[in-house]
Amino acid sequence: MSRQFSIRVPCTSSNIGPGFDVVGLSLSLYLTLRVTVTPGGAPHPRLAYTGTGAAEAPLDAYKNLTTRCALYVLRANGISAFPAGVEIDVHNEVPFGRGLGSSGAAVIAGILLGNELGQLKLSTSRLLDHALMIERHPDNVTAALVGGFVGSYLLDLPAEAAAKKDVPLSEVLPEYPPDAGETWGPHPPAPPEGIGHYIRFGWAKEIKVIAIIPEFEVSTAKARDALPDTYSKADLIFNLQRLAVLTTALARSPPDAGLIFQAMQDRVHQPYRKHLIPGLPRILASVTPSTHAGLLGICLSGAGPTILALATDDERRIADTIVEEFKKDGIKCAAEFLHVTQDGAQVSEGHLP
Ligand SMILES: Nc1ncnc2c1ncn2[C@@H]1O[C@H](COP(=O)(O)OP(=O)(O)OP(=O)(O)O)[C@@H](O)[C@H]1O
Ligand SMILES: N[C@@H](CCO)C(=O)O
Repeated sequence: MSRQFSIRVPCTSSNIGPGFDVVGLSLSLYLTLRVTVTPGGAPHPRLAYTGTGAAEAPLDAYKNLTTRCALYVLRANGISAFPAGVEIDVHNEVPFGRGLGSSGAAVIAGILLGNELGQLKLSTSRLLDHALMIERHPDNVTAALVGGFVGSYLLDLPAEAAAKKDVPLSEVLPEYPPDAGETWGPHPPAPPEGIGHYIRFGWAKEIKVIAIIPEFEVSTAKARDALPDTYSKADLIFNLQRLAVLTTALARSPPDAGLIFQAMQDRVHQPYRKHLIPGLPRILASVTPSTHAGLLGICLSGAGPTILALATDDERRIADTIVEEFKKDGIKCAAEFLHVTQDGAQVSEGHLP
């Protein structure tokens, strides 16, 4: 008899200004997988995509990020291959390469898929360990997995465990020629235990989220390569001071715009990414609580190019101003009015409508 289940993962915005690689926020755009497993069916998974990125996402299960992550979970837990008869219909709302955690959502969907296909019953902490072997900064994947406004860190592991965690990504997600079958070679390493740790912060119910999404992509890898290896003591202290205030300020009702706006300033990543996003400093300076009542703060979402604005009121006018600013550089944008999801990734029996 066939089994049907669904996996739904929210998109995420990370950093929120000063919290580079530390804080993430799950938001109301989703990656959804509807999965059917029919024993005795085709040997390789069938994938179909609808929605955003449908033309770009590989339909070969050995090339697609989500199914490759699922295969990693299976093989790291002693199961050599996908079960027969797997059919996956993906519907995606998360634009690729825009700073809204599309790769984090794809990774979490894959980790949950592997857990279900292998009936492994991994704990949340073990699911996160597997995700961190692939996406090696914790902010997006943790928020996508557990939901809400989340702070996370990576444990400083003992040398032997650290060596296991730091294996090249090509060993975690190797190329698997589908017809090679049992000649795939050794199974990839299982993650060490307890790589990632997190805490969920509060989120004031009045705070709404506006995402202004430019039509061009910025690869996260390229945006990370733009960052320096070392920072001055002054810049480090600047960000630490703000992040400490921000995590509590965003939970307080009513939100304090003056405090939040200043607490969302950053000197660690945004200044170094401005050449990748035309007009970034001008855009961040053009919308403030004094020019736009109702605004709380504005920042680059993840590695960009999306701009995230937090507001209590007047979201349409805030969005219009940012869209107009991008237009001065010839860039078209979409505006999304989102909310913070309290739930993270969900697995449910049956197919979601
Ligand atoms: N649903 C998906 N299915 C398959 N591959 C995906 C999916 N979503 C994202 N990807 C892969 O991830 C890439 C984008 O990842 P990247 O880390 O560059 O940006 P992002 O995750 O959207 O942004 P950020 O990390 O700044 O939040 C895509 O080009 C694609 O290769
Ligand atoms: N913290 C990450 C998020 C993007 O994945 C970055 O800004 O590079």
